[in-house]
Amino acid sequence: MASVINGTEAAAAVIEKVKSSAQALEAEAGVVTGLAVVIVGTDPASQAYVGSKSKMAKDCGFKSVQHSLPEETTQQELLALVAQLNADTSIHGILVQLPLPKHLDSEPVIQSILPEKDVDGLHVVNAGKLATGDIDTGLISCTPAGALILVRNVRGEDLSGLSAVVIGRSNLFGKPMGQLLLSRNATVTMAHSRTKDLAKVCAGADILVAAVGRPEMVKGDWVKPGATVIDVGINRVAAPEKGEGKHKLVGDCDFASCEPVAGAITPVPKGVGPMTIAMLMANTVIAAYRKAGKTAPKF
Ligand SMILES: Nc1nc(=O)c2c([nH]1)NC[C@@H]1CN(c3ccc(C(=O)N[C@@H](CCC(=O)O)C(=O)O)cc3)C=[N+]21
Repeated sequence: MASVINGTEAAAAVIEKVKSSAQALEAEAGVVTGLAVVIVGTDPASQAYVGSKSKMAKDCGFKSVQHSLPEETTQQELLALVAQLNADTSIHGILVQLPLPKHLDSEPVIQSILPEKDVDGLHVVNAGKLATGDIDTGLISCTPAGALILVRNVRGEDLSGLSAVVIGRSNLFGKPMGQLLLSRNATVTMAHSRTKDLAKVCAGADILVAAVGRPEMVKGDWVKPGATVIDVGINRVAAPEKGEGKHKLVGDCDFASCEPVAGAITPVPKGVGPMTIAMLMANTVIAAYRKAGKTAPKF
């Protein structure tokens, strides 16, 4: 039986540190940490995430601004808003909610954010710093940064001698997660949709991280006994047992079969999800400290 990792509790601990750091920065340097969240269009799930990010920012004592742009916003208009936020000295972090509507090209938008304000860690400068082993001067993508804290809480700071398998190779999660685990000395395998014998590869993992986007794909017999299982998937699926037309959230791991085998496992919801928002706040206060020329807190 695995211990179930409490992501809500771990996120609350991060948020407490963010709050006290933001307070100290305001007291010592007169700087109020500022976060701008940009959302284009009306996707209800995206609206909900953005709302909770803005609310959390306020709870942390930040200046929090939300820019909700209409679906028909042009590439040029979006780039102009980012340029305005880049120039705004009261804003330390800029997050453009993804995915953008289909007629917009997200890559030039992300790359137009100043690297020091890129709290999503997606700018090539930040991605490149992480890839070259500099984990101290850039900004690291929120979900992998949060997932690593959960791993450290279970396995400690040094992962020497442990094998880690990350399923998924996206720029937003899989690649930075693999690099973070490597920075802690784990032996890392990056698996993906073309990997042969995925179940067998996973079965060797002391740390198994699933970010495939397929509901409950990872089964208990893929899990090494005692492994730390981090489930990054958030899939909304039909839940007829809760009533007609009802839905529930499930991860990329089949919790029922993985939990008895794993040593520790994150649930969905209340696992990695809350850590993502907490690390967004952490990155924003880190950016504000650096802008003020002060040593940033470590998380
Ligand atoms: N530029 C950008 N950066 C992102 O980091 C980003 C994004 N775009 N677009 C959308 C995804 C999604 N995302 C989540 C954050 C928190 C929860 C979260 O807290 N989930 C709760 C459950 C929420 C629910 O009930 O729906 C949980 O897992 O317990 C989920 C998903 C950040 N994203």
